[in-house]
Amino acid sequence: MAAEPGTSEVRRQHRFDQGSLERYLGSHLPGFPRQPAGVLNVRQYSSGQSNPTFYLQKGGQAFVLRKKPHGPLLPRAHKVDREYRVQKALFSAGFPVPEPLLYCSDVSIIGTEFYVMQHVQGRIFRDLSLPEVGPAERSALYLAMIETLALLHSFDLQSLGLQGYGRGPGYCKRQVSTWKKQYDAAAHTDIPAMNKLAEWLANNLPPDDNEETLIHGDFRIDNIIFHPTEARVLAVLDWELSTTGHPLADLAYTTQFYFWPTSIKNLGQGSILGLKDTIETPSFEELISIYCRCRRITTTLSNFNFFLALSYFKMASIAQGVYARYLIGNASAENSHEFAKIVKPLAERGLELSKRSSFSSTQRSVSGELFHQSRKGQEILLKVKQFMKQHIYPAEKEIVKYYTEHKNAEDKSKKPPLLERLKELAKAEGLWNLFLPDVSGLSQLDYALIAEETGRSVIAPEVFNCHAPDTGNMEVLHMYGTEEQKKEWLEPLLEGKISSCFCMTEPDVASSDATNMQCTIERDGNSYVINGKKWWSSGAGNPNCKVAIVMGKTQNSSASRYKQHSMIIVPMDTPGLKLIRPLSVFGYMDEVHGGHFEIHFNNVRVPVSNIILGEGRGFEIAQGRLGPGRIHHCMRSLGAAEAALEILCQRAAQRETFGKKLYQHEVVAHWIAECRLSIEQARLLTLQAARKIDTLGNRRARKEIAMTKVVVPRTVLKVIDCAIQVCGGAGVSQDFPLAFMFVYIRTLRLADGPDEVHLSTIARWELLDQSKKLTAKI
Ligand SMILES: Cc1cc2nc3c(=O)[nH]c(=O)nc-3n(C[C@H](O)[C@H](O)[C@H](O)COP(=O)(O)OP(=O)(O)OC[C@H]3O[C@@H](n4cnc5c(N)ncnc54)[C@H](O)[C@@H]3O)c2cc1C
Repeated sequence: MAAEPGTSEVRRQHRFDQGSLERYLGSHLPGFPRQPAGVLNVRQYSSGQSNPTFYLQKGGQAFVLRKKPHGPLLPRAHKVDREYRVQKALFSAGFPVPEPLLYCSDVSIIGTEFYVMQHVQGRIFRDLSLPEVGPAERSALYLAMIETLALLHSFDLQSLGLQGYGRGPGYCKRQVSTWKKQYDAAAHTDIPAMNKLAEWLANNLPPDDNEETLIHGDFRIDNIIFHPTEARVLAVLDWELSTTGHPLADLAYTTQFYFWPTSIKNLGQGSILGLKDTIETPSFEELISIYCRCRRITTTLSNFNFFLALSYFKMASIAQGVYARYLIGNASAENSHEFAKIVKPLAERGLELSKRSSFSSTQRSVSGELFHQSRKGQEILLKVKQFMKQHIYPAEKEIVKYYTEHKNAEDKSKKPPLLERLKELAKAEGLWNLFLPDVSGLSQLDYALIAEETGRSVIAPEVFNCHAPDTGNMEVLHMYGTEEQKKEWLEPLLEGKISSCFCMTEPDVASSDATNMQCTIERDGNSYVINGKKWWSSGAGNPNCKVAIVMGKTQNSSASRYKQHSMIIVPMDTPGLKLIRPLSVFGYMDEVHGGHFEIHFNNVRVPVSNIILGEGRGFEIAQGRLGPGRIHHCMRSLGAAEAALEILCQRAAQRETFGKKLYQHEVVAHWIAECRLSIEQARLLTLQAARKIDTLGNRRARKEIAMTKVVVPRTVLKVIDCAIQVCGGAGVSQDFPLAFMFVYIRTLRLADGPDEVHLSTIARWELLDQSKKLTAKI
């Protein structure tokens, strides 16, 4: 038979009954050739120190078998059943792993448990410097590796069906203790650096040690099969150490070779572990930056020294274990005796790395150099992401269920208690009122990326007190309110004690031209008296809604069209204010957002001190209110688009029609690509608008704001529509959030002004810009 590269004859200590295996596979593995009998060829892979791995060939078909080693084993190690389980889940989700074909727990067949997987034909690079390829290809291969790692870390455990796969929060703590125990069990001499490193790690555990992401545990380039000619990952191998835990542990392990001690060289026939200085590879910073960008996380990586130190500790402990197995004649590689020499230098390097304080990547902004996110912005974004994972996603279903169950009940006036608890928690963590630059210290650009994150969940904006219409109303009071108005209304809004609504649109006139507004605000002595009808007042059904900001005409018909209207504060319990009816949105009552109400004002009297900024200043305030608010809406919507695309891809990787996975149908693959293109373009436009607000102010960013307001809802609708299509009937059902998302985003093409009005604004500004260019030329 043609020798499989990297294999040799089966080593004496790993031999098993090949006839028994052949008979078993013949009757249990579909497609395994039964005839002729007795011709199964078995060879052993030389690399790998743990579970012996074999190449099987019969009748032109090739498979790979992995089994437990014989003899006494370290506790919790060599669990081939777990490897099989995780590969199965990942393969179904479309992640590149060899297809697992069969697991056998019957030790009578070959003496231990084993599993068989598809044999993947491709390239494995044993020397991490990849000397056999040119610099461009080397970079591309490294890039493909790190993108694959980021992809692995982006999976949701539940959708993989891997709940309970790991051992819960506290991964880093357990790692330190596990590798310490394994080292102690295998140690034959005392190495003080190992003990010191173990102590440092135990005393410097990262504060976010509750992360539960699927991690590989041994992710490095020589555990990857690349396409024979392309820089593409075909399969990630060796899932023995996979579990759930902190993803940065994997990242540190994958990149630790950048810091490899020069005293440790090639280890015989095993992998070449250090990078050669003379060969160009992408820099450590580049890889980190790409990883962070793929995962859309901050590039600051404040605790990375811990994870690198942990990696070296783990390597040292593994090396000691390999040597211990060699001493009892049970190591799977031939060069196992050399591993004793590397334990000390590895531990010393780990100690050195523990002292380094910063590992930021070169590219500081999540979206590259173009849009610089401040350090504070990055930190808060990271905290928000963690909060979402830890508290919001798990609570989402229960809170939405509460709204559904209470929509017709007597106690409709109560907010879900769990929502109130989450708000308290977010406030305590300082994740509160992030939308208001003067309060949060964040720029619009910083907040834009945070708003996107919160937009992935329907309940998140309210949990962080960053939800419309309260945000817009708080902005108005903050920018234009008097000290008394701020004390009475802004403070409780900022504290989240009350909520509010905004009343501009009217049922009887086309309100996209707000100068049509008929509601009157007339001065009468020390009061203003309000008469008129409003509708689409969002949030008015919220039990905490205590105040409305109402826009109406202050009867000065001699003034210009844009100076006749004013805004005024109206407490919701003022006599004459009546909630007439809630309006449905595509049949939904939208309780989550406090409903949308028609409200009538019948001789509603409030003190003159309730006017905001002064008579005739309504349009001026509206401009200031809606500028940043629109960007926040758009960014939140992009979060919804990301969530929809995630659902689309997961579904496309799970379901099959006409003999192939949905994503393998080209039309679906193209939808996926088109969605990604559109989201990226829309995000760039949104960030551009946010930056312009930061640098030039709301007024001069008007054109970009209007462009964003048109582009983003259209884009997001398209993505959600594709996701619905891929999900089939399920996509429009209550089992998926897509139908609700579609409805909500569709309204954004009307709310805050319909597309057509914004398009007219864009055209006007464009013509003005062009005319300026023309004048400059003349
Ligand atoms: C879910 C939801 C929540 C909302 N929340 C609020 C809120 O909290 N407070 C509030 O005051 N309002 C709110 N609105 C109202 C929203 O802002 C208005 O619906 C919107 O401004 C359009 O006004 P209109 O409905 O009167 O449409 P109209 O003014 O009657 O316009 C109808 C259509 O005419 C077309 N049109 C208008 N102008 C032009 C033009 N110049 N060129 C070409 N075509 C044009 C557009 O296609 C437009 O959709 C909300 C609306 C929805 C759906």
